[in-house]
Parts: sequence; C-alpha cells; structure tokens
Amino acid sequence: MTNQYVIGVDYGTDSVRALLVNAHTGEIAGTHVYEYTRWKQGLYCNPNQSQFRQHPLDYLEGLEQSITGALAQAPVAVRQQVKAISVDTTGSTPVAVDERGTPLALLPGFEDNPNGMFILWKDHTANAEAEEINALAHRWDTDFTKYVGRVYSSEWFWAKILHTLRVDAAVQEKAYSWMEHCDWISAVLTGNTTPGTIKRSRCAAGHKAMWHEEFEGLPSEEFLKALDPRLAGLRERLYRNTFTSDEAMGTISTEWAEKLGLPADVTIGVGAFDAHMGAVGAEITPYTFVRVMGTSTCDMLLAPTEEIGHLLIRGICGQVDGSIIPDMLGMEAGQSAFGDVYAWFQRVITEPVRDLLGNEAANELAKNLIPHLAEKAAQLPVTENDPVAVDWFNGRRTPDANHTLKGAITGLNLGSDAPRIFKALVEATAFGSKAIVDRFLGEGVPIKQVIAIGGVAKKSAFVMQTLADVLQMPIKIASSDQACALGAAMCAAVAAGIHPDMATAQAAMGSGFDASYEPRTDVSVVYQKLYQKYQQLGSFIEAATSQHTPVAEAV
Ligand SMILES: Nc1ncnc2c1ncn2[C@@H]1O[C@H](COP(=O)(O)OP(=O)(O)O)[C@@H](O)[C@H]1O
Ligand SMILES: O=C(CO)[C@@H](O)[C@@H](O)COP(=O)(O)O
Repeated sequence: MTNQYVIGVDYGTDSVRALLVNAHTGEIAGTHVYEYTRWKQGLYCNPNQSQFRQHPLDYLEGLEQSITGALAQAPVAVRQQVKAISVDTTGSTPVAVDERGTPLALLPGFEDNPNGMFILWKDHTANAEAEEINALAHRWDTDFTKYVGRVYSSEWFWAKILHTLRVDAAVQEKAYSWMEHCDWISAVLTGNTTPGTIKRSRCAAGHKAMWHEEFEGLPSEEFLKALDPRLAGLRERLYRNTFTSDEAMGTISTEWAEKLGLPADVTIGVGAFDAHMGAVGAEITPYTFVRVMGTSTCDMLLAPTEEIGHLLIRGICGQVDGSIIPDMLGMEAGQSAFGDVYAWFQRVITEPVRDLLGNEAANELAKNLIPHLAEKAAQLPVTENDPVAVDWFNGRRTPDANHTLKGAITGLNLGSDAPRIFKALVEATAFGSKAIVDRFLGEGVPIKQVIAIGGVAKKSAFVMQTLADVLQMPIKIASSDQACALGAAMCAAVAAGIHPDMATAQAAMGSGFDASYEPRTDVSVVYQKLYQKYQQLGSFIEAATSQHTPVAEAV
C-alpha cells in the first residue's frame, strides 16, 4: 500500500503547530511551531481589562509557516501523498466578518481595530453581557443555557458579540456575520469563507453558541432581540446546521495548494476546538476523562448519548452530541488557571530580583524556579495543618462559571516558606480539579479512567502525583507531546475516508502512554480533610468577595 499522509494543525494561545503524520502508522514525518508575531509583542491586548485579541494575519502567516515548516522536514515525495488537513483552535475565539467572510481587521479602516480581530477565549471584557444572557435565559420559556451547564460564560460567543456590538458602532455597522477561529481558518483553506455556505463546527456551536437540535439551531430570534435589538437578524446570517469533525468541509483551494506545495485534491476537514481534538489524540474512549493541562485546563469527558444524553449536567461548559467523537456526547469542563497559578507565583518571586539584580539573574531564576520548588515541596509531609489555597486566580471556569471570583492563600505562619506556599498552590489546583470530578460523579456521569496531556502533564511529576492523590484515581500520561495536533491529524484521516471512524484512526495513529501516577492511600486520606478546608474557604470567598451570585446556584 502506498503511504498516505495527513496534517493536523493546532492553533494554541501563543503559537500554531503543524504535524505531518503517516495516516496508517502514526509515524511523525515533520512538525513545525510558529509563534504569533503581533501577539508576542502584546499588540491589541490590555491585560488590565482582560482584553485579549489576535490579528487574523497572525493566523494566516502561522498557517503557511507551520505547514511548510513541517513539510520541509519530510522527503519531497511525501507532499504528493498528503491527503487531508484538519485544524483545531482555541475557543470560543470569534471574529466579526463581512458578507464574504473576511474578518474586519483585514479590511481597510479596521486594520488596527481590536474589535475587528479575533476575541481570544480568555478575553473577559464581556462579563456584564454574560450575566445578562444568564438572567434572560433563566426567565425565558426555553432555557437556552440548559445544555451548557445553565451558566453562560463571558469567554463565549454571544457575550463577546454583544459586548463588541455595544462598544463599537463601526464594527456593528460593518459586521455581516461572525465566525469561530476553527471555522474561518478551515474555510480559508477551501477558498470559500462565505457565511451561510461553510460547514460550521458542531463542537464550537454546541459548547459556546447554545446551538442545539432541540432549539432548531441557535437561540431564537425573539430571545436574541430581547437581549439586545442590535442582535436582530444576526441568527439568519449565522447558521442552522452544524457538522462533526469526521466530515469534510471541502477541498483545498488552488491558491493554498500552490502556497503549501500540496496536491489539488487535499481534503479539508471540519474544524473543532483544541481540547476536543486533543481528546481524540489522547485516545479517548467512553467515560474517560481527558485533561488538557497547561496554562488552564480543559477537561473532556465522553459518553454514549443514549446513556447520558437525558441528564442536564449543572455548571459545566456544555454537553454536545458529537463534539469530540460523532454520535457520542462530548462534555467539557476546566479551570481558568492551572499552570498559570504557578506562573503567577514565579513572577512574584522573580520580579523583585529583576528590578534589583537585572534580567540575567531574574531569567536564570525563572528558568529553574518551578522545578526547584516542586522538588522541595515533594519532600514535605502532607498534614492537616498545612496552608490551604483556592485556585480561582483567573476566576472559576467550572463548576459553575464565575469569572469575578479571586484566589486566596490561608493558614500562613512565620515558617511558611516558598516551597510550602508552592505546595499549597499545587494542591489548590488539584482541589479545583476534584471539584470538577465530583460534579460529574454527583450528576450521575461515571469516570472510569483519567488521561492527561499538555505541558504540565508532561513536565511535572510532582503536580501529577498530587493530582492522583487528591482525586484518588490513577492518571495516565499520553506519550505524544502534540496530542491536539495528532488528534486533528486523526480527524483529517477520517474526513478523507482513509479510516472509517475515529476509533480506527486512533488505533492506527495513536502514540500510547508513557507514564502513570497511582494514588498513595496514606496521603489521600489527609487530602480529603484538606479538601474540606478548601471547600469552606471557597464558600467564604464566594460569599465575601464575589461581585455577583453564581447564576446556577441562584435559580
Ligand atoms: N516544571 C513545571 N511544573 C509545573 N508547571 C509548569 C512547569 N513548567 C511550566 N509549567 C506551566 O505550564 C504552563 C504552560 O503549559 P503549556 O501546555 O506548555 O502551554 P499552553 O497552556 O499555552 O498550551 C504554564 O502555566 C507554566 O506555569
Ligand atoms: O477553552 C478552550 C476550549 O474550549 C481552550 O481553547 C482554551 O482553554 C485554550 O487552551 P490552550 O491555551 O490552547 O491550552
């Protein structure tokens, strides 16, 4: 049999990577990472206001560079054997587009307007709009939030659209429709971005835009108009149907085939979010909990729709038929800050060093600090009197989204040194994970195994052991350090018809597992007590400092 290759393209927060994979053996023939240049300079962002925007040119340049870079590592003959490309991206990362599906920032007059750019998943400028959506949805005859945990988040599609239309009249005037990053970039590869004609991702639509068959698509025109008259008519200019990632969106355009040096018949798959394709790459099976653990966590759970579909799981980021694997219910949860909590502590320690001793000393310290603290923390006993922290440094994504909540550290004394505080922070992120696991279990969704992928899963044995102890569950680490791109490549292989379904693609192309963490019974017992303290502290913070009442609890 002749070799057949597929390409998975994974757009992360800071960079895009392309993976060139043999569709029959899973052998990696090439890979290349491209860091977004404008983003790297901090352009169009205002972290103090939680505004994070990305320019479409960063994505277009990254598409070309990452794919050609990966192809350059393989023999020239491989190019002619490339059969398909699929793309995953962060989300919800929407952009306003014109009648032809061109992001406004690519049009004259909007080049430097952050409101005409992609609104990155972690942009929280739409907190007020998310609250309005929740309040109206819970009063409406049909609760359109019922399949997204009954809490709509400021990180999602409608909140971002509403906020942008309100603050920017020029964008409101020019925006014909809106697209998720994963839909637009896949459409770009086909040469047709016209809204209304492209195949929109089921994953993006179901988890972030309240799309559901029961609603005959997106929330009703009446609901959207009641939310704000500025939304009138937009539903018609978006989409009715959505598609799973085993389907083809189309064929590569002549322009992109030439640009990338690929054959004219390359299939372009329907896109999806990074974590969902990452779960495919991590060989997810029913009732497996896949955690994408990096800056934040994105947690994926899969179940047969006929077994779990009747449940409405509270406070998660959605339950969507086919968002991970076709004909299965894909469920999403996650923590808004995970590795970011450790990165915060690292900055607290290194910044004064930078000011006093200069960049060289600070950079050297920053490079070694987290592994050093982890080594020291691993030697400490776990006792009931240890400091306890809460992990909501970037708000709480799940359970029960509330991005106004803040983190905390308690139980400090004069002996609380850096390793002890670091240990408390790691435990806090693990307790945040336990809250998610307990929510799924409490709502009747079993978890049979835990698989972890992402930077933290690969880099920190200390974090992963702590997590296993807190969850009281073994955790397997996927071998691939590019599981999202690998999952995209598997989706591409199915979309091109090389494999009949995702399970076959996973079996042929999967990279397996390279480590496993077993819970330690003696430590787990103490952690159950510390977890109770975490919950008490969380309740206190929620009551004392939250600027609003979490909507799921209020209804
Ligand atoms: N040795 C380490 N132990 C624990 N966390 C780490 C370590 N090194 C880096 N991190 C954390 O990993 C996170 C980045 O994860 P990664 O998966 O590489 O990126 P992303 O989430 O952007 O895809 C950062 O938040 C950083 O604090
Ligand atoms: O929220 C989602 C998917 O729903 C992710 O895109 C988001 O967490 C981004 O994660 P990464 O920065 O790519 O690790």
